Amino acid sequence: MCTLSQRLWDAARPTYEQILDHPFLLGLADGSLPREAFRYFIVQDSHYLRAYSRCLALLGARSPQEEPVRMFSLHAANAVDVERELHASLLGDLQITEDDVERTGALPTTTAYTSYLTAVCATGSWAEGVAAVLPCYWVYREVGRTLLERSSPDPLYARWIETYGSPEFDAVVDQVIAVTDRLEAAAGEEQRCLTHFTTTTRYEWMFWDAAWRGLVWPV
Ligand SMILES: Cc1ncc(C[n+]2csc(CCO)c2C)c(N)n1
Repeated sequence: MCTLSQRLWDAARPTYEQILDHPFLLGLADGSLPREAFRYFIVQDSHYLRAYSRCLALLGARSPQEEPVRMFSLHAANAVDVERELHASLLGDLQITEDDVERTGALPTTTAYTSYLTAVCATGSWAEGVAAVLPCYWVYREVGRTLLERSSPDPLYARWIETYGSPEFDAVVDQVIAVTDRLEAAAGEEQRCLTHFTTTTRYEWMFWDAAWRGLVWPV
């Protein structure tokens, strides 16, 4: 029988394939993505990362073994540091201030995605939490790798792509996949893991789609 991570990935593969075809990512790679869509994405990603780092910290605290405590705590700190740095430089280049980020707030898809992640990491089983956060790593690695091959004529977009297409990020993702493959999920729990993994993969698609469409609160 194949590994749990492989079963999760297989379940989400049709969604992942649609991610690669999304006009936001096609535009990122060929440089045609409107600045406004990228700006929307970076502002929302700042809000996303605030919640995501807390989810990783929660998973670290809830781990039954010692090694994942260390791993998720480091990743939580990294999500705050590295991404903050990336955002600080990108926010500057895009002429976005901290004030713009605060004023815009978390828009509908960001709110829905981070609420889902937080709920699963706080109240689901530990295995469910790991399955819910895994697409954030894995989808970004695959997208980073694919886009790196296509590259981008826009230096700003190229910089973003290089972060997730890097060998350092590759090693980080391998660690989380290894933790996933050591999970011992019973049949019912595995089904919930599959649901979380496919749901957060869908949210990854929706996150880019919201930026592409410029989705805002309807009321
Ligand atoms: C919507 C959205 N999804 C995933 C990531 C990628 N990501 C953010 S933090 C982290 C792990 C630790 O650094 C990863 C893989 C993102 N930036 N934005």
